[in-house]
Amino acid sequence: MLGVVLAGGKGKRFGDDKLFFRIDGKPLVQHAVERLQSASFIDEVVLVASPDNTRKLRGLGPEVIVDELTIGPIGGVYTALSLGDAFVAAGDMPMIVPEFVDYLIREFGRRGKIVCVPRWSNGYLEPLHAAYSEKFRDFLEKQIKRGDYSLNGAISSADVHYVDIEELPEGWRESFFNVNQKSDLRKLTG
Ligand SMILES: Nc1nc2c(ncn2[C@@H]2O[C@H](COP(=O)(O)OP(=O)(O)OP(=O)(O)O)[C@@H](O)[C@H]2O)c(=O)[nH]1
Ligand SMILES: [Mg+2]
Repeated sequence: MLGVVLAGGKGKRFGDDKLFFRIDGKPLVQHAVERLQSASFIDEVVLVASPDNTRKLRGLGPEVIVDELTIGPIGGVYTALSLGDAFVAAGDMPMIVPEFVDYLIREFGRRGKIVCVPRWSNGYLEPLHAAYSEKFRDFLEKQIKRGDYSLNGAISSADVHYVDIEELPEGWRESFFNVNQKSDLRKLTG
């Protein structure tokens, strides 16, 4: 399956160079790319970037697709699905667990639903760590045209397979960790 790393955010909470902030000698976004590349069921990884980020990201290696919408993650997923089915992750997730990605891709294939998304017991979803069918793109398009940019809303209205996080190995939860502000970096080195 195609792996997609979203790299089109504003990084308002962190500062605009969030995805290029170096951790262990590598830009933050490179960690996400490499973690996805390590998953057995990921064939190729591409970056879906805002027009602003495109030029800088091209130096990293993976193909860069431009997200012309820049309306938030929903636009990134919409752009990604023009390439086919995809596992989508955020570029600010440096601790993605490849084994967990493989698990979700396997469940996506087995269940045959248009989205396979992790869910916490309080109902909170992890849509930037999920597998999507290209068929989900029509849902997104309709919703975006209505001016509704909620990715969670689109998922909730579709025929989805939810993976209950609390039933999985506890060690997989760090996969969702994402860097939103400078203080989050402390959790990485600790
Ligand atoms: N392609 C694309 N990716 C996006 C867009 N908005 C957010 N992202 C990405 O989605 C992921 C999650 O973003 P967040 O951490 O919620 O937000 P952010 O915009 O990076 O940062 P804040 O401005 O602080 O909220 C990151 O990898 C972003 O680069 C968008 O409009 N297009
Ligand atoms: Mg984030």
